[in-house]
Amino acid sequence: AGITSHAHPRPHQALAFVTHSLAWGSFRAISSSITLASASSVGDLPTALNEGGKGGTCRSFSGVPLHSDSNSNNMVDPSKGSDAAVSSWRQRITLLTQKEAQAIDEELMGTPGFTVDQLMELAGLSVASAIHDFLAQPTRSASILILCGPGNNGGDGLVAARHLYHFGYRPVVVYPKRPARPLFTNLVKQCEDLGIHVGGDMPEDIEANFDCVVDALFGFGTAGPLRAPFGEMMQVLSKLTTPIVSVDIPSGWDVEAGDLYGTGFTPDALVSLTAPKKCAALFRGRHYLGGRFVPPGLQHQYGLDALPAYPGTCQCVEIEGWDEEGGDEGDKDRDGRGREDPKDRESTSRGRPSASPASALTPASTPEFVVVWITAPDAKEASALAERLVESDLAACVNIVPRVDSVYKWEGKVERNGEVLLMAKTRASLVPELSAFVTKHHSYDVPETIAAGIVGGGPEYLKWVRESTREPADGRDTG
Ligand SMILES: NC(=O)C1=CN([C@@H]2O[C@H](COP(=O)(O)OP(=O)(O)OC[C@H]3O[C@@H](n4cnc5c(N)ncnc54)[C@H](OP(=O)(O)O)[C@@H]3O)[C@@H](O)[C@H]2O)[C@@H](O)CC1
Ligand SMILES: [K+]
Repeated sequence: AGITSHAHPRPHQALAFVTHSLAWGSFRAISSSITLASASSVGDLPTALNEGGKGGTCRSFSGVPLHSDSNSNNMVDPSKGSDAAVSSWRQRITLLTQKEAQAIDEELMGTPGFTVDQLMELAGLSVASAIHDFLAQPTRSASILILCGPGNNGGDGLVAARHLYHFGYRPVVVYPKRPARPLFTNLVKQCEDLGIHVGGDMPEDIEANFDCVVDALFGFGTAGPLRAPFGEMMQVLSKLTTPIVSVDIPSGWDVEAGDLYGTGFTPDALVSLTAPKKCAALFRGRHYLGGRFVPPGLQHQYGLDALPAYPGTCQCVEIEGWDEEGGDEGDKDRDGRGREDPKDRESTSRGRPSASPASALTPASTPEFVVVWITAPDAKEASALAERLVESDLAACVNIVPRVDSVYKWEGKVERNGEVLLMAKTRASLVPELSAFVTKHHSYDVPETIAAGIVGGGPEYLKWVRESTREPADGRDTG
């Protein structure tokens, strides 16, 4: 490659080749919440990372409410996708009481004539899709422990186990109390035919052996504190650090009042089916909506018109911003019924790391900003490059670390060089231009430029980064 004036061309050359895939790949990996409006901008993702967004799997979406009177087929108008909707979801969405959730279930099986098998199949598929999105695992080889309860919530778990197997994951099911009805015995048989282990006891050392736990123990049919053996299972769950996804209701919680019996259980993600129940107001974490089977008439009848629309062929949709605090109105339903005292909410919501205070962090649901690392041979060149980047509005700010030691292998030998590190804060959309600019002005023929996505930061600071940088030359902007 005819690299001049520098001792170690190879590592930089190799890095430069992967710069694009690293940069764009990491955006998808860190952020599964690309809005539909910006989806076209990730069209050049490596296939393995991008495939999750295509073909009916779930994508996070901060989208538009679905109005049942729009004779909509639930398809989204991308031009209407707006982040403005995000913070007000909790405010706008009607949260169902236990009675309402049960009534909708009955109505679905009444006039539209759905069978429970049909609904459960779609519910379980939604759950599996949401778990795939939640895990954001490009390899999809994660082990998933699925805990199934004695009712239909447990049935959703069994269906999800089957779909997760077909998605390429490794599910294991724990199903301590199995109803003798054919619906459930068939679901178990379908799992076992695929080689999915369906046992009765909690496995040992869950944290070491599983990447994710699915809580499909109890849904909207729960009443009172959980009886054995489920109370004990919840104690185990409450202490796990493994990410937990709850189906429809965090098990052990009261459908309306939340963690009424003090289980201390706080799942990391919740997949509400049909519509969130009242207890969802007390949940903080990633919140998905699934169960794409409610006809517009029923939706309207139960005041569910403000639910987000399912994008494209997705079986679930993420209701973004659910874990944001400061929703003064957020825990009310639209009719103002059954409001909680915010103090109660404070004591019940246990705040996992995902629940960042909005005042300190702006969760970057799309990777609008990045830090680009650039190495330079000496302080003089680093300083000149930093100034050029800022002058040309390709970076808002560049920090210069005066000395880093770079260790690499060159012609079979381990080498070590002192270098200067630049850390440029900029828009993700400017990475290709910044990279080309650095290459043009750098003394290495193939300098290192590696971008890492920023997942949060002070709102004012990030605003300043946006204002201090320019639009990309071709007008494309992932922000
Ligand atoms: N339209 C939709 O949205 C759809 C929803 N679907 C799904 O169905 C779920 C609701 O299902 P569900 O009605 O079967 O209730 P669920 O909570 O799973 O279990 C009830 C079981 O638990 C038991 N039990 C109760 N309390 C207990 C306690 N304290 N301690 C111990 N056990 C207790 C109770 O026993 P029982 O008290 O009656 O003896 C009964 O056996 C819903 O959340 C969603 O996931 C989809 O499948 C289809 C479409
Ligand atoms: K559950």
